[in-house]
Amino acid sequence: MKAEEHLLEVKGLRKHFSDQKDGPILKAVDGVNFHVERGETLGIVGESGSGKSTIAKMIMQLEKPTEGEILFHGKNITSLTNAAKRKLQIIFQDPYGSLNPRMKAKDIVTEPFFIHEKMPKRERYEQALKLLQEVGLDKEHLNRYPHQFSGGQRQRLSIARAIALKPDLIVCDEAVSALDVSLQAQILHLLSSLQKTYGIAYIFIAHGLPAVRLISDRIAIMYKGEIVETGTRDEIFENPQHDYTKSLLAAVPPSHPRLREDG
Ligand SMILES: Nc1ncnc2c1ncn2[C@@H]1O[C@H](COP(=O)(O)OP(=O)(O)OP(=O)(O)O)[C@@H](O)[C@H]1O
Repeated sequence: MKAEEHLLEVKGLRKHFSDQKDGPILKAVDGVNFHVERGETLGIVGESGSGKSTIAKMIMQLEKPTEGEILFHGKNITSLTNAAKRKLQIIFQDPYGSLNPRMKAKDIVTEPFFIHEKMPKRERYEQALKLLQEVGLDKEHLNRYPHQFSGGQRQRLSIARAIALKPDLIVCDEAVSALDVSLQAQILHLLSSLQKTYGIAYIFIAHGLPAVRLISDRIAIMYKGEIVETGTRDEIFENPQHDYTKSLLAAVPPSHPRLREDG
């Protein structure tokens, strides 16, 4: 990576939807710029409908931008090779929607290897066990199907799958929002420890500030399709500039515990 190059750079990104031809245009994302550096976490916070998931979908090429560009390692994402694409992964709020219900955990976590490379059966088993152990699961989970896991375990399973190919960036789209607060903290700890081990960067999307505060180095605040404010975690929490950021902060309990004291 060149010194001046960001891991991910989003420039002038817009997504406008229109249900009918010549009908009203919904500006879901309307001129968004941000960047993510290697190994850091950028939180993106905003109310429901502010455009967060649409940004995630455009980064993963599930939606085509109306305008603007997204660079990963300095290259437009539309021109990435399969090998480069494997370095960009996503985790969703509801792992039920993203994990194949008919596949066992061992096959779910090693499937990414089969898409990209061949692997002998024995090695596949060992890789599956290693991946499950990395996310706090174990041998007894290898042969279980997604519905046989608890909500927190299922999210661990989707994290194991996301880290299988050692990505540089994982987009976490409301990844802990469906979990209760103590489970959220456990998953955030897991994500932080994987970040320390592998230098993974995260875009951590959430509708409220508490979870984002625990994990983010920098935070972007979204309102109606635009980023209204970006700053380090301390800048956002201690010196918010925008009225919408202030209203989000007013909803955060004052003594929320911090996961990381170093950032
Ligand atoms: N495929 C689509 N067609 C039309 N409108 C869409 C489409 N996808 C999203 N939208 C609209 O774009 C806006 C932004 O949606 P988006 O899902 O990005 O918001 P969000 O901030 O992620 O919300 P949430 O926190 O509820 O997931 C919403 O008004 C939504 O209804």
